[in-house]
Amino acid sequence: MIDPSQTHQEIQLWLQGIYETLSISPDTQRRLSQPKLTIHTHIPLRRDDGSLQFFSAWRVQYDDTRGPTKGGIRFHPSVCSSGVSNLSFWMTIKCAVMNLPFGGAKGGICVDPKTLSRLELERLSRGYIRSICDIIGPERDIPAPDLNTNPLIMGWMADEYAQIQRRQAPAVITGKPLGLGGSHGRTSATGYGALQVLNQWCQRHAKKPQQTTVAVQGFGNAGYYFARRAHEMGYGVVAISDSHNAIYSASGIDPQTVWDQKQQKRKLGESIYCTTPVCETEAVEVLSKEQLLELPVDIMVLAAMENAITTDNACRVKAPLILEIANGPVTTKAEEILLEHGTTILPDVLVNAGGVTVSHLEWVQNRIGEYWDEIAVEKRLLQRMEREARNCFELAEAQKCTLRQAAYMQGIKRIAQAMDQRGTQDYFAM
Ligand SMILES: NC(=O)C1=CN([C@@H]2O[C@H](COP(=O)(O)OP(=O)(O)OC[C@H]3O[C@@H](n4cnc5c(N)ncnc54)[C@H](O)[C@@H]3O)[C@@H](O)[C@H]2O)C=CC1
Ligand SMILES: O=C(O)CCC(=O)C(=O)O
Repeated sequence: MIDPSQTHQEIQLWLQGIYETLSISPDTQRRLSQPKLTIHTHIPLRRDDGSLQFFSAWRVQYDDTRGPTKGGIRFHPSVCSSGVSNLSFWMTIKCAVMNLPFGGAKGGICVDPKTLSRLELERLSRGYIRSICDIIGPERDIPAPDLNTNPLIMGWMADEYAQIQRRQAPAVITGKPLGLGGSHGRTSATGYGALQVLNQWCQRHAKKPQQTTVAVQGFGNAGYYFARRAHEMGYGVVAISDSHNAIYSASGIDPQTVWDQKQQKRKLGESIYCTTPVCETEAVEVLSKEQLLELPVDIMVLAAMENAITTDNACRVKAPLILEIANGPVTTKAEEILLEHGTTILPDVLVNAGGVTVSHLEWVQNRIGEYWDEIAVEKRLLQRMEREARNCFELAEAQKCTLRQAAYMQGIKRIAQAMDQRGTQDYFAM
């Protein structure tokens, strides 16, 4: 569940400093203090055994000043109204930090997808689209994958929308399978984008990948692609965790081997590592997922969920650099403790923006009806990540502020400008 310290009020209070520095008008502050549209629905699902069950679900459109709202859909038992609302606010900031022509949204269903059969999962995914179809669309609100959702689910959702509308509308959802108008490079985009930000930071601080040790919390879509390429580039990935366990090896771990074993439904840390070691020189140690966060590594990568680091464990975090791939993995209060200890945090709204950046490229390709190869997509992704990361780093140096403050300044300045340019009408969500 959402840590009580990560409430909406807490985030709004933190924002006051940014608003003061940028002289943001009271009107704009008020517009940014609550979502424009929240839908809470209960989706009926006929289970395979014939019983009927209802699942709570949300779609929150936070702000659409800069364009149609954009943001993923997550399936998780912790999904709740305030959590989805926070996530939709962060999407608004993230799209502006990256200068994408989108506002921010987020959605989710309160469900543990592992308890559903494949057909039940498909029926629930289609039911979700039936509940929100009136408020989404290629020029209105464009969902995408997030925690526990993937191209297969996006394909079902896009198909359901097309059936309801009785026309093809691939640009309504991004992160689709390639055969249904998906883009090359979307699945790996979040991990590769995050690595691009880390590479930029290392270059500016004269740090070589080979001189670093890295722990990765969360080994799903984002964590895997990050870890695999980081390992290929010479970063020393020494620890990986998932929702069950963590594994650690001082001499390094090959993320691809761990991934291959996970695909065979083996949990991290199961005895398989004794017979098929993921590193050759030393046995892999099994730790708890909590212990991973306290390892004395150079870089702690948070790629699981929000609230990984709270006031409960912040003072035990030893890594001097945190890379936030998850959304909101460090609470506002925990950040204060980390900053006192001199920790540098590369913030989520910049670091994990690779996903929505390639989602934007998918939306563009769908709209122009022309498709680019993997090299072209990755080039555009890395260029945008590099440009906006450099802007944030330079702003942080000029303002002598944290990288999170710099990223928010970059995003909020663009949103505020667009709000001013719209005029003083009491406009509302379309
Ligand atoms: N997939 C995407 O394109 C984007 C994802 N993100 C964020 O990145 C994070 C991860 O997303 P995905 O990789 O797509 O999800 P995923 O569902 O593919 O993977 C999540 C991983 O986290 C692990 N996990 C869950 N709780 C954990 C815990 N307490 N300790 C360690 N591991 C834990 C799971 O076992 C799984 O390996 C989420 O916060 C998501 O919002 C952000 C931007 C884009
Ligand atoms: O790809 C997208 O549109 C949104 C991805 C997302 O939900 C996120 O960045 O948190």
